[in-house]
Amino acid sequence: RNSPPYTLKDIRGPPSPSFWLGIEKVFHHALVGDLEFRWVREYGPTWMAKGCLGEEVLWTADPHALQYVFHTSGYKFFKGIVLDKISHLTTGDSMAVQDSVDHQRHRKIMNPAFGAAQLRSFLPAFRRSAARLSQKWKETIQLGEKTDSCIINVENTLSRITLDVFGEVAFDHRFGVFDNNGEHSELAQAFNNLYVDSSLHPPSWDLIFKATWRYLPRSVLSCVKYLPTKEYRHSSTFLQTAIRTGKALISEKAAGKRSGKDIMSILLQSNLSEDTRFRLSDREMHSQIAVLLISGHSTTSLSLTWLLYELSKHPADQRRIRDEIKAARALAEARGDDDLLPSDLNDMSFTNAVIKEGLRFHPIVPTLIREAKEDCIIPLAQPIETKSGKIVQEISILKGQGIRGSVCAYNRLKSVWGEDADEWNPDRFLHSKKEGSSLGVFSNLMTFSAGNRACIGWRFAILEMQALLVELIENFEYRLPEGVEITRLYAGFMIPMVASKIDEGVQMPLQVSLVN
Ligand code: HEM
Repeated sequence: RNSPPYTLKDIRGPPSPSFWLGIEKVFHHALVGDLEFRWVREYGPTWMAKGCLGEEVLWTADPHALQYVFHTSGYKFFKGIVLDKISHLTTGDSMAVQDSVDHQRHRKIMNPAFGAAQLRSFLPAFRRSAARLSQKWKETIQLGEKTDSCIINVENTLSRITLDVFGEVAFDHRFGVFDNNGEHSELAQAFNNLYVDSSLHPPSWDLIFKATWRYLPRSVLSCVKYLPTKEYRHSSTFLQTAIRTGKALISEKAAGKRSGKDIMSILLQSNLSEDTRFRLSDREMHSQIAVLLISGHSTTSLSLTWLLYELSKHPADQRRIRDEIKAARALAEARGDDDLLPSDLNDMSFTNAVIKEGLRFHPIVPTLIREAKEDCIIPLAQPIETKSGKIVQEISILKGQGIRGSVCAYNRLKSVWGEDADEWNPDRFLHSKKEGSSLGVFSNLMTFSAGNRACIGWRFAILEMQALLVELIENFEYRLPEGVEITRLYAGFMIPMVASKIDEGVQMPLQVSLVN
C-alpha cells in the first residue's frame, strides 16, 4: 500500500446544512441524481456526506469501490438497520431482509425460477399482454377528439398490465387489474400510492427518528409498524394483503387447482428438499410473494415509462426501432413463425441498445444503501484528494459506517461511458468494444446492482421490456405534450411526476399517436 488508509473524516464532500438532518432533507427533495452528479464534478466519484445526527457516510460511484462493496467482499456489508426494517415492514421475512447463510438459502430456492430457459417460456404471455395494452391504447385514441392521437398516462397503464402479467407468469393467477383499473382488486388498492405514501418527501422528524433506530433495542423497533403515520400504516396493510394473497395462492396449488411452470410452482418444487435446513418456512414462502410483487412489476413498468419518456424526446430513435422490428418480422414470417422468438428480440441490436441506454440513463433504484459489518479497506479506481491535499487510492471504513452506492452517478461516469456520458446516446452500446459486463450483472451497468444481492429478476425484466417495447413502438409514436414538465423524484424508486401537479401522484402523460 503506498498511502496510509484514510478514514471518512479525511474525505472531502458537501458541507452539512444541519447536525440533525445532515444532507438527508435536501437529498430527498432534490431531483433524483442532480446532487450526486454535482458532487462527482466537485469531489470526484467518491466523497463523504453527513447524514442525520452527524453520521459520516461514504458515497461512491467509483467502479472498484462498487465492485468491492457489492460483489467481492461477499457479505461484509448489509443493508443497515433502517433499510432492513423498512423491507421487513413491506416484505416480511423475504429474501430481501436475509443475510449471509439465510440469504444464500433463499437464493438457492429462488434461482431455478429465474433461469434463462424458464424465462423464455414466459414470452408468449408477455407478448399477449403487450397486445392487450396496445389494443386498449388504440381504443382510447379512437374514442378521443382527434382519433389519431391523445394524451395517455403511460405509467398508469404500464403498471397495471405488468401487474396482471406478473400474476399470470409468477402465480398462474389473474389479478384482473388492467381491465377494471384495479377497482375490484384488493392487491391493486394496496399498491396504490404505496411508494409515494412511504418514501416521497419524508418529514424531518421521521428522518431523525429513523437515524435513532441503530440505538434502539429490537423489541422497540418491532413496534414501529403500529405507528399511526401513512408510511407505516400503508406498508403494514400492503404486507398483510400480500401475505393473504400468497397464502391463498399456495393453498390453491396444494389443492391441485393450479399447477404449471409459473414462478410459484417452481419455488414450491424447489422447496421440497429432503433436508429441512435448506427449506423455506411457510412464513418465508408467503413473504417471498410480497417481495416478488413489490419488485416484479413496478420496476419494469417504471423503467419502461422512463424509456418511453426518453424516446418521446428522440423521434429518430423510435423510427430506427420501428425499422428493426419490420426487418425482424420479415425474417420471422419467412421462417413461418407468427410472432417474434426470444432470439429475434435478442438479435435486434439497436432496440437492445436503447433498452440498455434507458437503464443507464434512468436507473429506477438510483442509490443503494449498505453498512459495514466489519472494518475494511475500500479500493478506488479513481484516486481522490483528501481534505489535507493527499491523493489516495483506498479508504478505511469502520464497522457500523454507512455507504451509499450511487448507481445514477456511476451510470454517468465519464471515465466509464465517455465524454458524452450525460447525453442520451444508445449507439454507445453498439460501438462499445468490451462485450459482457465487468461491473453488475448486465452490460456494465449498476442498475440491477451486483454480487450476491444483485437483482434476481434482471433477465425477466429485460425480456418483458423487449416484448412490450416492440409492441409499443411498432404501433405508436410518442411525443412530450406541450407545456408538461416531468420531474424525477425519489420514493423508494425513481418516480415520474408532473412538476406542477405533484399532488396528482405518479404519472407520465405522453402524446401517443397511431403509427401510420
Ligand atoms: C428494470 C427492472 C428492475 C430493476 C432496475 C431492478 C433493480 C434491482 C436492484 C437494484 C436490486 C438490489 C437492491 C439492493 O440490493 O438493495 C434488486 C433486487 C431484487 N430484485 Fe430487481 N429489478 C428489476 C426487476 C425485477 C423483477 C422483474 C423481479 C422479479 C421478477 C425482481 C426481483 C428482485 C428481487 C427478489 C430482489 C432482491 C434480491 C436479493 O435480495 O437477493 N427485480 N432489483
